[in-house]
Amino acid sequence: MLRCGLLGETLGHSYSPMIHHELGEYDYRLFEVSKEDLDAFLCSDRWDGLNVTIPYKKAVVSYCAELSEAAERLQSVNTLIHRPDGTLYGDNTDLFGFLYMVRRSGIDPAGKKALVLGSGGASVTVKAALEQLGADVTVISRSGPDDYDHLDRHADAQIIANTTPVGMYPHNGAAAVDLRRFPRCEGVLDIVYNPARTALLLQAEELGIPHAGGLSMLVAQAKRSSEQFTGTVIGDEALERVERTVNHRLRNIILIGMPGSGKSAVAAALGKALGREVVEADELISQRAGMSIPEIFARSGEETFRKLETEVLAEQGKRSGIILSTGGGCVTRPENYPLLHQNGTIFRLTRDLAKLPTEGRPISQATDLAQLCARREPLYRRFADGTVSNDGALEVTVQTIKEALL
Ligand SMILES: Nc1ncnc2c1ncn2[C@@H]1O[C@H](COP(=O)(O)OP(=O)(O)OP(=O)(O)O)[C@@H](O)[C@H]1O
Ligand SMILES: O=C(O)C1=C[C@@H](O)[C@@H](O)[C@H](O)C1
Ligand SMILES: [Mg+2]
Repeated sequence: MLRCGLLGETLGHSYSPMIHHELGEYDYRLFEVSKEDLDAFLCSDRWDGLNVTIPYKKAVVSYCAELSEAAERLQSVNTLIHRPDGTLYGDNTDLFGFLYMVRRSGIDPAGKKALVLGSGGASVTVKAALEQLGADVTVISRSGPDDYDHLDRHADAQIIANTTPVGMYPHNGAAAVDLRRFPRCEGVLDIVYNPARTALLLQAEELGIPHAGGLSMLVAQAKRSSEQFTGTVIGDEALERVERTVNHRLRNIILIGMPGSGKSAVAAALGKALGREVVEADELISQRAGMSIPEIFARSGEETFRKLETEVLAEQGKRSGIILSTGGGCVTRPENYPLLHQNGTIFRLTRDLAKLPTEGRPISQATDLAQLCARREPLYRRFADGTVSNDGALEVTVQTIKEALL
């Protein structure tokens, strides 16, 4: 079996093993190697093919007996092949990956003014790709004339490409720039892939600007690398298939709906059917407060409950692959939407009002359910990616959600 893997310093975040598992029949491991051990590792025969990531893409260049044209030009290697004669060949498949990401996004940089945020390793590749596609590129970095304090000079930018780690897990929610400063912006590209929708992309979505995240780039660069590991060409149709598979596996499934509409029951059944972890937001809130939900309402009031709820949703929303059963009122706070939406597909459950239990549910007891439902209806609709009736058997609801995920 070919021994491949990803070389870097800290790799816990990487989706590469999952992607390569979908692409080919070889062993793919994470090689976390410190700077002191890099030389010994590269010269060892512990591997046949590698992807290289931060902070080693430049450091490995000097080890290569031969470089591809792209690796030579960018002086950055993300694919290393151990050749039979013992020498190393280096390629840069990130360039192909980013070009694919742009193509797939439908955003056309030709003849447009583009800002590349960040001047680290990935910036060079993204700049080269955008220039290859005909854009006029300015790199924004933390120092120099085009820094973040002088963005007004570039208010006419039409394409924004983020290559910084701002907003990347676990620092979700941050964005390198506020897109409202670029009224002519018509395309936003963020190479970060975790979360699926960074704060920058969520803002682009809100402003109606076409946008794309980094997963398609990650999959495309992996495909190109995989072809070189094995010497076998992989059809382009694999790109969308693998992206879909990874997306499907990592996406959170979020359930919202009226108190008692069945979120907890459906989440538990769905968790069993899909073999996924189920998280009950209310349980975490009550653990955090050290008392039950009715007690929080009685002692500290709804405001305190909502604040705790937002904290819990911020923590859970940035996770991947979970099923999250929320409290019925989470939609009353607009700031909860990006927390749930960044990595999740949000399903709203509906159930006959007459069937909704009110026991242990302070809001349902204090209000007329029909009025509550009328008030909440537009809020649920605003949050939901899809609405699923839970009026039939639980299994039917579960099946409907499973099908909607495909
Ligand atoms: N499809 C269904 N068929 C029969 N009973 C159901 C169905 N869905 C939910 N129930 C029942 O309805 C009750 C309320 O469901 P559940 O506690 O899951 O709602 P919830 O939306 O999580 O409520 P809350 O907002 O208070 O957390 C439970 O007794 C549950 O077993
Ligand atoms: O996070 C990852 O798994 C990777 C990121 C990029 O640096 C890629 O160039 C690398 O091949 C894999
Ligand atoms: Mg519940």
